Formats: sequence, structure tokens, C-alpha cells
Amino acid sequence: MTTAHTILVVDDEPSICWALEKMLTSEGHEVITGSSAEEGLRLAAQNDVSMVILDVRLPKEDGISALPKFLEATDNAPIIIITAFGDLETAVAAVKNGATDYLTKPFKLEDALRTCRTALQKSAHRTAPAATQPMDIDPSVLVGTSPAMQQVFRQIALVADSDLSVLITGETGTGKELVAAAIHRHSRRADGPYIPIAPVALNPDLIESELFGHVKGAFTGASDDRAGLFERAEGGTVLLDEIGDLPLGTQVKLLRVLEQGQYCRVGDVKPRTANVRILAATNSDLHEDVATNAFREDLFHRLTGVQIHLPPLRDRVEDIGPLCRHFLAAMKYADIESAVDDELLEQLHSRPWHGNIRELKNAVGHAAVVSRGRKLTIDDFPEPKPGRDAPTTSPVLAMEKSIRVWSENAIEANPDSVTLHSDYLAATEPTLLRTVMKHTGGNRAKAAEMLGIHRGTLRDRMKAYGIDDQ
Ligand SMILES: Nc1ncnc2c1ncn2[C@@H]1O[C@H](COP(=O)(O)OP(=O)(O)OP(=O)(O)O)[C@@H](O)[C@H]1O
Repeated sequence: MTTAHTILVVDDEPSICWALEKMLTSEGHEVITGSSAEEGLRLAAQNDVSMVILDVRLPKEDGISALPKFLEATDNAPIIIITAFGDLETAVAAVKNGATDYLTKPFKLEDALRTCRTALQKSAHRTAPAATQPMDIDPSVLVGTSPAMQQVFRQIALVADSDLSVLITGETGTGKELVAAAIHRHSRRADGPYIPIAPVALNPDLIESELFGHVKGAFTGASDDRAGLFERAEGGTVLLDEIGDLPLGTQVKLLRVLEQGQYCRVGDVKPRTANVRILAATNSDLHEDVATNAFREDLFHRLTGVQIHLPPLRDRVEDIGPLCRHFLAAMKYADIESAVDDELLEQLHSRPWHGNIRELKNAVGHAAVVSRGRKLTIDDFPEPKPGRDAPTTSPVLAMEKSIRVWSENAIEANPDSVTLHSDYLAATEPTLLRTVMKHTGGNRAKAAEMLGIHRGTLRDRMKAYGIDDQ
């Protein structure tokens, strides 16, 4: 059975108060309601309140600025903020000012109930809230009015102030890097460095030295001690972009940083403490990489503790209008309001946007130049980008990755191996031979010609691998 609590609901919309009251009384709680911050504070002073549900939009003083007063009046009871205007700014402001959680109108009652139950559990272990700070937010950075983006803003707000590592997922161009930057900007580390790194862009032979630094003489060319990116990000945040591309050996070291907060420079045995928050982003399916042993399962679980997923733009078309206006404003386009009409928006909504917001941004830039300040039409926009069916990774790159993963696993399994090359051929050659034989309808002579090897060699290899002519 749940313990009965007194819950204060402060909202100037009677229907919201009524719905919450009904929901919470059916859980056995007592509900008192106020329609302004002033009335709510009076009620909070007169009652032993276990939780407050506070609307942001109130007639005189708004919910965000009244929040610290409610915390004081209720001896730091959990406070759930409700707003119809849920943007990142409001979400972060609410959490920074001490709110426990955040609900965006219209909300489902079952979601509200879940949020209330969690908050009430916290009520049992009240602690003083973190010191509040004035906010320094550029509200134009992350644009989005869709429910999906509201959820993303809420997640950013809830995780920003902690030191948790976060995995940000989503197709290319959905704004993963922007979300990572927003988490850093709204975190306690905001004054520290923010370093985004794409491992794929680093020299594969030097990747560990790039990340963790090295000591003099660690390898040929290491003429001096050198700090790595983790050291340079001291006190700040590192974004590991496309984390799936991290070599397996480096994944082990990253896990150590995540679990023990420690790493060593290459060639050094002295562990160093990493005072760095790690964010990671990927547009590939890490589950698949785990299944093929390209990504360590332990690291995967460590990283997926907190995950923020950015849906593709085609699943949140409501954001297209605000994004278009945002990009036009950034270009100082004349008369933004009439530049994008409903007819154009409808046409833009039906595009697939495989390149997501990056494609939209480029397309709007293109259209703005072509239209020279007049109202935009669909003809001003470039052709849509090819679909997702067109592979984003070339088969050669995919093969390179598979070979790299296979080699790293084989070396890890048997560091003293002396048969790597023949093991590799045995793993790959049968597929090649079978494919060519199938193509030639089982004609060995033709197959040998295509392969550029002698018929006898082909025969021997097929025999060795147990491949028959069919
Ligand atoms: N919600 C948004 N509001 C405004 N601009 C956005 C938003 N999301 C993305 N953008 C812009 O779209 C472009 C692509 O965003 P970003 O680089 O963050 O995507 P990504 O998901 O990290 O892409 P990739 O996986 O290819 O690295 C950037 O120019 C970014 O500023």
C-alpha cells in the first residue's frame, strides 16, 4: 500500500487541477490546489506538503521564479514542473532551480502518475537541493517544438547537472553533437573545456596516444611527453563521436576511465585520474556491433545507462517550420514570417530528409540564395538526398572494419599466433570461391580465370575447404 501524502497542485487551469486531484486522490493522497504562485505559497506554509506540482505559466509570478520559494516553504519537497511551453530553456531552468522532474502539457495521466510516484519516493529521502545558478542559455541553439524534441529537452535538463555519461543516438544529421554541447553548456562543467572527438578522424596507429597521451620513448617518434585529449579536457566534457569506430583495445581503456576514472599515458604505468565527463554518440546500431564482437558488451552496457535518442526529422515534421525560420533568421533573411507559407511547409513535410536537419539546413541555405529575399517555393530547394537504401558505408569500408575487428579479436584470443594469415584466408576465401563458382554455374575453368589463379590451385583450395562444384 502507498503512504498517503498531502500534495499541492498549483495551476490556473481548473481542468488540470481537477484531473490531477482525481488521479492523486484515487492513489489515497490528499490534494490541495491553488491557482497562483502566491496562493500556492500560502497553502504550502499552512500544510505539511510532501510534493508540489507547479505550472510554469501562472497569472502573476511564474512557476520557475517561484520554485525556490516553494522549496523553502516545503522544506525541499519534490517539485514537478508543468508547462505547455516546454523548451530546453524552461526544462533546464526548472531543474537548475531545484525541480525534481518535468511534465509537458498535454501529458498522459499515466505518465504524470509515474512521475509523481517516483518524485514521492524521493520525498522520503529529502536533501537540500543543489545551489541554483543564474542561467546562461542561448534559446536559439536547439530548435524543436515536437513532443519528441520536448522529451529530448527534458532528458537533457535531467542529466545535465550530473556527471553521468550519456549515449546519444540517432541518424546522421539529427543533432547529436548539438545535444552533447547543450549537456555540457548546462552542466557544472560549463566553464571547463568541451572537446568533441571523432575516433575515425584520428590516426588509427596513434589513437591511444591521441586520447590518453604518451611518455617520451613510448614509440618511435615519441620524442617528448605529451598530454592526450582526456588530459586537455580536464574539468570538462569529452564527446566521443561515432563511438562504434573505437578500436577494441581502446575500448578496454575507455571502460577503465568510465569505471575507475583512471587511465595511463601510452608507455607509462602511472595511472592518472580523469576528471572528465564522457558523452558518446553513434548513428550505427551498437547492438549489432556487440553481436559481431566489434563493440565490447561491458562498455555498451556502461554507456547505455543513460541514452538520449534523437528521432529522424521525418518522424517529427512539426519541427520543420520552426527550423526553417531558425535557419533563415541566422542568415538574416528579410521577412521570415511570410517566407515560409503553409503550402511550402506541406511539401517539405512530405520529403524523406534522409540527411535530417543537416540536409534541411543546407537546403534552406540553398533556397534562400536562389529566392533572393522573396517568399520561398519548393522549386528553390535542391532535390532530396538519396534514400537510406543507398548504403551510408561503402562495402569496402564495411569489409575493412570487419577485417580489423576479426584481426583484433584473433590477436586478443591468441597473442602468440603464428597462423594468422592462413586463419584469415580460411575465414574469407571459401566465401569468395563459392560466390565465383555460383556465378559461373559450377564451371571451374571460368571461375579460375575470373579469380586469376590456376585451375589446379582452385581445385586444391576447394578440396581443402570442402567446397563442391555446385
Ligand atoms: N534541433 C536543432 N536545432 C537547430 N539546429 C540543429 C538541430 N539539430 C541539428 N541542427 C543542425 O544540423 C546540423 C547537424 O547537426 P549535428 O552535427 O549535431 O548532427 P549529428 O547527429 O551529430 O550528425 P552526424 O551523426 O553526421 O555527426 C548542424 O549544423 C546543427 O547545428
